[in-house]
Amino acid sequence: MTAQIIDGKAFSAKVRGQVAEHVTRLKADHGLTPGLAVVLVGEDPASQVYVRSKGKQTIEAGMASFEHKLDASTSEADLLALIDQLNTDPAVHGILVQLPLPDHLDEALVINSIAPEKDVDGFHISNVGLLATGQKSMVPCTPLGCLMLLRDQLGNLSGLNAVVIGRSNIVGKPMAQLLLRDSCTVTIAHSRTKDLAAVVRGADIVVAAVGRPEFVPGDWLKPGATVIDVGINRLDAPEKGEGKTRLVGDVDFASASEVAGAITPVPGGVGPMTIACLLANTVTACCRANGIAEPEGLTA
Ligand SMILES: NC(=O)C1=CN([C@@H]2O[C@H](COP(=O)(O)OP(=O)(O)OC[C@H]3O[C@@H](n4cnc5c(N)ncnc54)[C@H](OP(=O)(O)O)[C@@H]3O)[C@@H](O)[C@H]2O)C=CC1
Ligand SMILES: Nc1nc(=O)c2c([nH]1)NC[C@@H]1CN(c3ccc(C(=O)N[C@@H](CCC(=O)O)C(=O)O)cc3)C=[N+]21
Repeated sequence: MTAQIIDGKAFSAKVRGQVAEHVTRLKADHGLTPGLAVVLVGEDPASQVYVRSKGKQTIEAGMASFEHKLDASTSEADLLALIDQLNTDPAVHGILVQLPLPDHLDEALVINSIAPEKDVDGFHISNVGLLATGQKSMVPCTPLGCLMLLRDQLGNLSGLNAVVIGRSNIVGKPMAQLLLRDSCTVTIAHSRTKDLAAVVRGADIVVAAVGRPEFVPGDWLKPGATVIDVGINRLDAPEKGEGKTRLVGDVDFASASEVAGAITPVPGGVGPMTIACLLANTVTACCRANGIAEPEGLTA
């Protein structure tokens, strides 16, 4: 079997198009321009690439982009003061603090200082609790993007066996919550899971968020399974020239695409969906802040 390729790049363009339409309407009908503030502490090159790409796509969707680049040695007090300022700025509807933060900064403290209604990452403890209890919240972008792809691919997810590999607060746990809400039977696997191959073999849906290049081989998969590869791993690629690199996921694409029914590629799968969902969340936050009916189809 050769798997169908789930085109996250094309799907994300569709989502961004919908976002842009809502932005046009918010401007015309309400005089509002949704604004997204992105805070980057330090000079991690990968983070800089993402932040640049977020800023570009924010502007392309007609929204306002505010970028705050702080020195790696920025004190916690200074960072918290900036967040406080963004929390009260009416032009800012969404705030994203790029993770990971330098070691001297308390990640939980920083994230929980963002106003929950502006927390477009959905990482604030209030949003985590709201999602877990089935209430309206901001939903983390990467899991939301994965869910959109799965619903588009499979329609109703009810009763399907889903295995999420990884239990991080930013991907694995919220992904499991969303799948549970769509009535999947959810297993969360992690580094202590026994016989992961057997666990994965029972899954109709596999979401891999492990952070290990090409970790899941095709022979772990149930034939026909739908595979969502969240992993972003940069490997050296001397065959492409000196100093060149290539991106690979957490799934061994070559062998997995022989067994799976459908699979997301890396790049061009989940990554672009993450940014599209960030823009969608910013529009949602802008609507909620102004008592305007929020767009359907852009939230989970
Ligand atoms: N496409 C996108 O938009 C995004 C992509 N990513 C990518 O997704 C991947 C995961 O990110 P993130 O969740 O932040 O990563 P973390 O490092 O926070 O979590 C990785 C998880 O994988 C588990 N794990 C590690 N080794 C194994 C193993 N041998 N067997 C089973 N489970 C294992 C860990 O288990 P344990 O808890 O036991 O240690 C942990 O729960 C990365 O490649 C990251 O770059 C992340 C965010 C967004
Ligand atoms: N507060 C916070 N929120 C995040 O959502 C967040 C974060 N911190 N820290 C880092 C991770 C990672 N992440 C990605 C976003 C887009 C792509 C993406 O667009 N990837 C392209 C390729 C990009 C490339 O070529 O490097 C693709 O997969 O096609 C990847 C990864 C968001 N993250």
